[in-house]
Amino acid sequence: MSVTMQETEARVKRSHAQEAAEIPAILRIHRLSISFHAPVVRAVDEVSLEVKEGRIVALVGESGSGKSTLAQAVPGLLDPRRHTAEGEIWLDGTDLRRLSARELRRYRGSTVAMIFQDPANALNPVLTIGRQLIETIRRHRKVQGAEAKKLAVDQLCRAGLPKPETLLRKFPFQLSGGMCQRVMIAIALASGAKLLIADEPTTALDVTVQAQILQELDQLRRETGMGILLITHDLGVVAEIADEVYVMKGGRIVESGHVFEIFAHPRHAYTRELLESR
Ligand SMILES: Nc1ncnc2c1ncn2[C@@H]1O[C@H](COP(=O)(O)OP(=O)(O)OP(=O)(O)O)[C@@H](O)[C@H]1O
Ligand code: NI
Repeated sequence: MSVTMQETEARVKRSHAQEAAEIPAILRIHRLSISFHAPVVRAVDEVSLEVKEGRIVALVGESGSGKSTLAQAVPGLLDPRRHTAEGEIWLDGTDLRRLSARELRRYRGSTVAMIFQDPANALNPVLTIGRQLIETIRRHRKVQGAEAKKLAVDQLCRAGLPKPETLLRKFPFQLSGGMCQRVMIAIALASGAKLLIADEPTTALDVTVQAQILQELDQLRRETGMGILLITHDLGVVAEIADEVYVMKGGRIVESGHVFEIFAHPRHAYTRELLESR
């Protein structure tokens, strides 16, 4: 019996579709638009996107296509005086666009966590790693003292950091970039976030550390069921760990789908260009 390529592909597509329908979405963005006032630019233009439990969704596109703006809009990090937004951002069943600034702060760092390109700047330079991590644990887990410290040590281990006891007493400047990024991941874990938004989390790190951090993220989403929205310029990274890909250009999503389908059959000319240029 011979099975044609088309039949195989059709079957793969069906099983993806079936699987996708069964996994609940943590993040569902519906027709989100964001315009900055000065200079006037529609940085995000009617974008719809979904991140499911335990999935890594990659957002790719050229510089200035609106990736970071979209990423920052989710946890409400954009300055409200400088932009206008329309559309819906559903996180774990709540439309974040309808929350007050105060309610949004509560979501930030509990349901959604974010890591950035420059992890050293994301940490508070004058507080020890222990203070920053234990503070997060106290706030989200309602535990104190020795118990909070034990959880802090656990999260540092899970984020792949050696000698966590010693690390707790250190300040951010005493750590390498890769270690700072792991501390940020430990803080995200400690907060119990269901969604992690990672905006070029490894761009500033050297190649071996990049690979380790990505492996760490890959393992964590399996263990915790955390959904990850990963912004990257690196299509090699996308091929390696992403499940779905959204391609952004000029504020719009020009193409999206399962990573295998996008790589095997890019439909949009821009996606083909991206794949060829790597
Ligand atoms: N605070 C701001 N005020 C005005 N315009 C902004 C602001 N932030 C971003 N922009 C504009 O919005 C558009 C999208 O920028 P954004 O940083 O989201 O792109 P990006 O895809 O993340 O790019 P990169 O890959 O270089 O990080 C650009 O035209 C940018 O100049
Ligand atoms: Ni960006």
